[in-house]
Amino acid sequence: MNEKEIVAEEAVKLVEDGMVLGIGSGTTIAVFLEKLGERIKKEGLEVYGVPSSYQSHFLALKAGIRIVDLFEYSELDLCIDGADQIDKNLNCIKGGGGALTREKIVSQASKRFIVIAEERKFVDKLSMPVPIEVIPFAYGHVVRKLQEMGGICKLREGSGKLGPVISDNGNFIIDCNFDEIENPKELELSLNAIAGIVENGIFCNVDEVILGSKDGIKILKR
Ligand SMILES: O=C(CO)[C@H](O)[C@H](O)COP(=O)(O)O
Repeated sequence: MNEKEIVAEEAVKLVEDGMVLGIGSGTTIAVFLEKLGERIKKEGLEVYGVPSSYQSHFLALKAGIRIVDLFEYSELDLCIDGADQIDKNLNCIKGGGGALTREKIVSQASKRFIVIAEERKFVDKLSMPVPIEVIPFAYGHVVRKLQEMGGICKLREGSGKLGPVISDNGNFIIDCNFDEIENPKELELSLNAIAGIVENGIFCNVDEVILGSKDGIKILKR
């Protein structure tokens, strides 16, 4: 098994019959959903889920998860998601797949939030560019404010489409480099105070991280 499969398998064990899940996005979550689908089929489990992207929506349907929403379930039992970088205090940078806003919503709506990732993503200090979802109307204003904060901005483009990547919410994604982030919580809050920013990819609400390497898993708890 590779590292994504190792952590996905561990996370699948945490799912119980009747649970309502917050479902993250990304390639690690794709493996998780595939393995959860196998369990659902084999054990006849009833699992409900709120997906955080169209990617995970399709995969969850395929896995036999019943898709529900936050109108019906305002509180979810468990959220499982991947991450791009994780520090020793379990703060994360997420949003490599551009799904950060809905990911943060389902993570905050959940009683327990668990991140699964390859151990190579574990770092001393968060330092990669922070994905930031921005309302297109506010783009120029937001870039100026981010530059005033010392950030170096790059509008996310490409992935088979000309021009900017458009999020599942119809917005732009800016990847903003702040180098090493000394105080993730403070930066998370300051970014969200800028009008036009919908959400940013700093997550300080993780309860547990399951890290996978070729030597096995490590579980880190807050
Ligand atoms: O935040 C995310 C998507 O917005 C993903 O969880 C993150 O990018 C990790 O992805 P992967 O499991 O493919 O490495």
